[in-house]
Amino acid sequence: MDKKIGFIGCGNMAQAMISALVKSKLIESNQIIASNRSKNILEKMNKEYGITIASNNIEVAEKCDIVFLAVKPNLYEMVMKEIKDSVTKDKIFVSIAPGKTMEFLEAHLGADAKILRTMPNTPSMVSEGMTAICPNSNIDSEELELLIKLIESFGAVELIEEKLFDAVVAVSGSSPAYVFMFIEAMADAAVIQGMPRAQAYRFAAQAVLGSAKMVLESKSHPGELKDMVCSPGGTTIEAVAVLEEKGMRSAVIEAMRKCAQKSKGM
Ligand SMILES: NC(=O)C1=CN([C@@H]2O[C@H](COP(=O)(O)OP(=O)(O)OC[C@H]3O[C@@H](n4cnc5c(N)ncnc54)[C@H](O)[C@@H]3O)[C@@H](O)[C@H]2O)C=CC1
Ligand SMILES: O=C(O)[C@@H]1CCC=N1
Repeated sequence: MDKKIGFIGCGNMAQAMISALVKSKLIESNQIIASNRSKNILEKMNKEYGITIASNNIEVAEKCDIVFLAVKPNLYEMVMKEIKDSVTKDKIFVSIAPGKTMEFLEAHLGADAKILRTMPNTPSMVSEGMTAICPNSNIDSEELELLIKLIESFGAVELIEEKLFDAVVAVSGSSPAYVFMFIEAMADAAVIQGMPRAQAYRFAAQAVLGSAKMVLESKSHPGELKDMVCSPGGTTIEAVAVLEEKGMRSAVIEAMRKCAQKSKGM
């Protein structure tokens, strides 16, 4: 792929995507150009991955064919105003922010701008991300195919309707944080029982990884897979009963409702 890929903002999410892109060898690292308010991150990324450092956002927008807007949502308006004059008929802008609708993006980049709304997540760093995508009507099928190929370097990609974006933020964009909390809690419990912490993280994380692969590959209902672990009168059902009594499921549902609600208002 001979395109130049730009990142305006080079924080947690951009770094995860750049790491996956470079590892995928889909493009040369010097085809990646990034700008960032604090320059030390750029120097680190240049040293670690060989990406090109831009002196400002406009340079990224001018030089790149595909531009990821990777700043916080509250900065989108300012940044889009800054780069508006760099919009051309072939340049593609990729939003990764919650709450910034296609209508909002087109209002600032222009109705003719080629825009892809996405919701990635940080497991992209190890190429096991999940990215939801929604193109506007200015992106043709060939461009969409190229974008999917590029974003597949982060992990799985799924086309969704824009109306589901707030739900996707809750179930995918933000959900790695809930899983990290679960892994941390399981490891703490193992430490209480005397297991060295590093070992506890390995056991807890592998249990989550393996369980997730079972859901994805077996196509079985998660409840069925849970029942397969719960031997009658055994150990697992004791833990499951406490999790039900403490309201684990309703806590997750309420947390994600709040998350989606916040996304709507971003
Ligand atoms: N962190 C995550 O797991 C995910 C984040 N996102 C979205 O990605 C975007 C970036 O999020 P993070 O990477 O987590 O934030 P971050 O705060 O880690 O990175 C943002 C970067 O933008 C830089 N920045 C600030 N103002 C700037 C400007 N005017 N021009 C250029 N760079 C500027 C900051 O120095 C910072 O390095 C946000 O819209 C967020 O909602 C989406 C999915 C997942
Ligand atoms: O917490 C946030 O707002 C960002 C968007 C999804 C994950 N992190």
